[in-house]
Amino acid sequence: MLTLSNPDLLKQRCFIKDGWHAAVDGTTINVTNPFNGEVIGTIPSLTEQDVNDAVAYAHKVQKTWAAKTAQERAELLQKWADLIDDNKEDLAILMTAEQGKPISESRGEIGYANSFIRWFAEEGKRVYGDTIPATQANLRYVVLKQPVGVCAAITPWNFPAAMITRKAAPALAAGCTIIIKPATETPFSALALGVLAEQAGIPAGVIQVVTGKSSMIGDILTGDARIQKLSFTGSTEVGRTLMAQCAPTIKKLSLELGGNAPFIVFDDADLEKAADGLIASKFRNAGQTCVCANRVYVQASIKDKFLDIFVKKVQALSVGDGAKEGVDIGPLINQDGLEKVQALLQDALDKGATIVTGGDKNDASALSFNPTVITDLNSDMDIASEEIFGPIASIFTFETEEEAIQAANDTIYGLASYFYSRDFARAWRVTEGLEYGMVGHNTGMISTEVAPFGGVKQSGFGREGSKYGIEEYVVTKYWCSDIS
Ligand SMILES: NC(=O)C1=CN([C@@H]2O[C@H](COP(=O)(O)OP(=O)(O)OC[C@H]3O[C@@H](n4cnc5c(N)ncnc54)[C@H](OP(=O)(O)O)[C@@H]3O)[C@@H](O)[C@H]2O)C=CC1
Ligand SMILES: O=C(O)CCCC(=O)O
Repeated sequence: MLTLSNPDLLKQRCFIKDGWHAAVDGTTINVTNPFNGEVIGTIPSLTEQDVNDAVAYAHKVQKTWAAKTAQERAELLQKWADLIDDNKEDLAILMTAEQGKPISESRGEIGYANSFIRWFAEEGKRVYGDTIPATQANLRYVVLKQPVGVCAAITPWNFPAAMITRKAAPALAAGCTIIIKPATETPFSALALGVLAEQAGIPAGVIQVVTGKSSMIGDILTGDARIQKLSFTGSTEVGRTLMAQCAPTIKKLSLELGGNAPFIVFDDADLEKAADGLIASKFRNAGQTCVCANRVYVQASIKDKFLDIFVKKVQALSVGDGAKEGVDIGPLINQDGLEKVQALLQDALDKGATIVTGGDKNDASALSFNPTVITDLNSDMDIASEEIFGPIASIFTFETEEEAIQAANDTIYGLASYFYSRDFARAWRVTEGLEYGMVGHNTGMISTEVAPFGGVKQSGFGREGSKYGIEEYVVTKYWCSDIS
């Protein structure tokens, strides 16, 4: 039973049109706690009519929202952020209940989510245009930046709040309206953010949250020509489908898709620091992040020493109910997630891998898996090419810098990458050689609202956060004026 200081935050209606609505046909979906399987509540399974109405509403109010000054929009966004701060503990409790992550991580995520709102509230005031020296005396060239229009966001379950605000805040700051479809596993965090947006005075229809059958909602959000932009975070497979669906209406797109992050430890690294960085990168959210270290490459000469340090730290991690203080690793999100982890491990074992620690389920719950370290790996194993999305650290070895870079780049993905080295010249060579959108050097934690988050290759395109993040929600208009 979920106990919140502010029970209004658990909304079992969608935030559409002028307020809170059930599906017109009354259909609902249960949302369960992945740790104990208990039903937390229900959400509407909206009909096509409901979703079409939401699109019409977002379209209707967009021009009025865009007509506000950036300062006015910023004040509303800052009020929203203040309310999120006021309700931080409840939002964290709600997140852990529906997602399973440790409560300390949920608290951290609420702070992280809010940092995007505060950042973009200010960044909206700096959407500068340009003047360009003309090529004729009678002409003037001006570049205007305008909101892209009505936007849609489809978000995953691994960061139920931050993936919403990372898209909604720049959209709203730029003068766009947005319709958000959160993951069906974790809709309550998104709906609670809607409650607080409404309380902050953000006008009806500027931000809407729809829930229900993803393919139907996706069809409408990608197919409707009134929607000018889609931002998606999730699997590469679904990203490909959505990109194709957006083609007929030529939408602006941001895709933040799967990753297969290499984590390289060179022989000149501070091994204690590298082991801490790997724990942080690998086991955050039970390994269910797109920037989690997926393949660890350790230089052969230091493998045993590094493993000694790292494995002790792994064995100290506690698995359990994320709602309990002190738990490091909560359950996996669902049965599919658990089976994927088990299948990847089994494939590696069948092909010769060795378990150093873990490798089995944990009794804490049906979806709990022990933090695991495996060695004796090769590139033929599925675990080398697929996103694990679970608490398994796969340790590969390498001899030379060139070999490490080549192995790290041998993937269709290109989101986050990490390496540890104290050699300055090597740091430049490796950073330039890694085919990734983000590189962490001597750190396993790279995410912040002030820096551009995003990938290359089949990890997608577009950047979130930072001054680049708002560019995704504006279009450039060139004005050529003859003043003669
Ligand atoms: N880049 C990242 O951060 C993430 C990567 N992943 C990767 O994907 C794997 C599978 O996870 P999964 O949850 O299935 O990820 P998905 O890509 O299926 O889900 C992400 C979001 O897309 C929605 N969605 C799914 N299918 C469609 C569709 N046809 N049209 C519109 N929206 C759709 C989902 O809705 P609904 O919840 O209703 O299905 C959810 O909101 C993970 O194991 C991991 O490897 C997963 C999540 C995040
Ligand atoms: O895993 C993801 O989908 C988002 C990455 C979280 C982060 O911002 O670090």
